[in-house]
Amino acid sequence: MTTIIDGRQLARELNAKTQQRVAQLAQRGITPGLAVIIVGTDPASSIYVRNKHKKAGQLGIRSVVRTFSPTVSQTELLAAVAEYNADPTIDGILVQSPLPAGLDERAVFDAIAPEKDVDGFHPLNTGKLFGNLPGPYPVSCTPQGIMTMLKSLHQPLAGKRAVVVGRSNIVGRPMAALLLNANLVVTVAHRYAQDLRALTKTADVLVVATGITHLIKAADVKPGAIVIDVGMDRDAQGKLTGDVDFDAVSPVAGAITPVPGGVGPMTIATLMQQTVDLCEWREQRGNN
Ligand SMILES: Nc1nc(=O)c2c([nH]1)NC[C@@H]1CN(c3ccc(C(=O)N[C@@H](CCC(=O)O)C(=O)O)cc3)C=[N+]21
Repeated sequence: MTTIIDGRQLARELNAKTQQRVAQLAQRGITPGLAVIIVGTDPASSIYVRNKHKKAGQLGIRSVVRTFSPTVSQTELLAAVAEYNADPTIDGILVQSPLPAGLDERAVFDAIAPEKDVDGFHPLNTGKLFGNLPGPYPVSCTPQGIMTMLKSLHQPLAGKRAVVVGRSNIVGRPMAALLLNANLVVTVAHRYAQDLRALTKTADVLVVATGITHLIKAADVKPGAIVIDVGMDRDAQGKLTGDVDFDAVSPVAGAITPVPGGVGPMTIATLMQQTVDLCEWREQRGNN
C-alpha cells in the first residue's frame, strides 16, 4: 500500500503539457530556446547535458550546447553568458554545475540575466523565492519538480512537518523555501545536525539531498511519511542508487520516490517547463 511515486510517468505527463505549449507558440512563429554551457567532460555531467538536449529536441525546444575545455578562463565563460543574454533566440541559460575548481561558479550564475535564469540560481530569483514574493520567476528545477511530485499525491500539505536534509543552494535551501511557502513547518538539517535521525523521524515529508548513499534507513522514517530521494549515488557495484535505502524504507513510507526513475526525470521535465515559462513571460512583457 506504499505509493511508489513514478517520476518517469509524471515527467511524461508534464512533458506532454510542455510540448502542447511549444506547439501553441509555434503557431505564432515562436520557438523557445535553451542554451546549455558545460565545462569539461565529466561523464555524468555529459550524460545529463545530452539527456536535456535530447528531451528539448523531442518537445520542439531549440537547444544549443556549448562545451568548453576545463582550461577555459572565467572571462571566456562570462563572454559566452553575455552573448546568450543578448541573443533574442535564447530564453533560458543553464550553466552546468559544478564548474571545475579555479572557476568562480557564483560569478557566472550571477552574470546570467535574471529573466533568462532557467535554473533560478540568480540571487534576484532566489531572493524572490525566499521572500515568497509574487511571481512569476524561475525556481531551481529539482525542488520545483519535487513540488509537482508532491502535488500529484493530492494530499493536504499545509501544517505538515517537513524535514529537508541538505542545505545546498541548488536543492536544500530552495526546497525549504518552497515547502515553507506551501505552509509546511520546515526543518533544514545538515552535516552539523545533532541527532539527525531523531529529526528525520518527525517528518511527514522527508526530502534527502546529501549525496550519502543509503543514509536513511527504515528506523529513521515516520510510518506513512512521504519520502523524496534526491540522491544520485553509486553503490559498491557501481549501480545508480539514492540517499535512501529504498528496499528497507519503502514498507514504512506512505509514498516514496525511487532512484533512478524518481526526482531525476522530473528535474529535466521541469527544466523544459521553465524554458517555455521564460519564453511565454518574455512574450507577455513584449521583450524580444
Ligand atoms: N545548472 C545545473 N542545473 C541542473 O539541474 C543540474 C546541474 N547543473 N548539475 C547536475 C545536476 C544533476 N541533474 C540531474 C538531472 C537529471 C537526472 C536524471 O534524469 N537521472 C535519471 C537517471 C540517469 C542515469 O541513469 O544516470 C533518473 O534519476 O532516473 C539526474 C541528475 C541536474 N543537475
